[in-house]
Amino acid sequence: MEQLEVKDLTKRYVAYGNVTNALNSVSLNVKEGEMVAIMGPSGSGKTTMLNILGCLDNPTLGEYKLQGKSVETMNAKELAKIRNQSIGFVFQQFALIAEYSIYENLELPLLYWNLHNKKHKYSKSEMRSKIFNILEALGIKEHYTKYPSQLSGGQQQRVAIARALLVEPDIIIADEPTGALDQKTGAEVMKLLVDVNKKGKTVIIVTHDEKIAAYCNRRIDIMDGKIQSDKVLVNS
Ligand SMILES: Nc1ncnc2c1ncn2[C@@H]1O[C@H](COP(=O)(O)OP(=O)(O)OP(=O)(O)O)[C@@H](O)[C@H]1O
Repeated sequence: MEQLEVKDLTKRYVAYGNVTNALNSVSLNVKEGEMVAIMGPSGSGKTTMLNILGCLDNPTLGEYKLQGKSVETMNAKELAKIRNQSIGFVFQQFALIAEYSIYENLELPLLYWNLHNKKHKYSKSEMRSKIFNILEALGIKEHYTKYPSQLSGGQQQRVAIARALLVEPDIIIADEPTGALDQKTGAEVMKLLVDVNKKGKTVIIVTHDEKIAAYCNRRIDIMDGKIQSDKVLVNS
């Protein structure tokens, strides 16, 4: 099934009299369970694309359908629900809240879930077991009382991945997830994302790094806001 459908998407920025077409009539579909790398030089439109795919921004023109539903027709409440429940975000700089412990950082998406979900609300004890299960799975359980600054970059990114996975979203969107990490730690983080993908989640990653793209099974190259190539990758 097509999970994401993008048709003739254009994003135009107007700043100080300059017009930039960050995306220029881009079309692409992503199926459930794909692992896609979006590559391209600086300024080519990768982040703009991720922001639209993640429903963090709107296109100027064109259509974006998520799980069969046009994003344009969704109201603010529906969009907030999608960002909380259908999509997990992972960023280059981890985006953890410095004043919150690891446990509190992980509690947040579940608290948001409770705000947005009428059918099922997590109790404190359900939250606790979900948080500890995921911390254990990602090998960072012993750090739950610490603050982000007390962890290494790789550990912080694991927490960020745990946070993205907690509400079991269908899609993980990652913007340069290994950009702030050394090569070895970056490879460990990528292996985690491959595992997540093997469990059936769609993973979309923006990266500059060929080695990171090689973990994916599809590679889309963007240049000047247009898709230059879209290839299936055969990997082990
Ligand atoms: N808010 C904005 N206002 C004006 N122009 C913008 C804005 N955001 C992005 N742009 C422009 O749109 C183009 C695409 O930017 P985008 O951030 O999507 O590129 P990118 O491929 O992610 O780059 P990088 O790899 O450096 O992060 C660039 O020319 C950029 O200057």
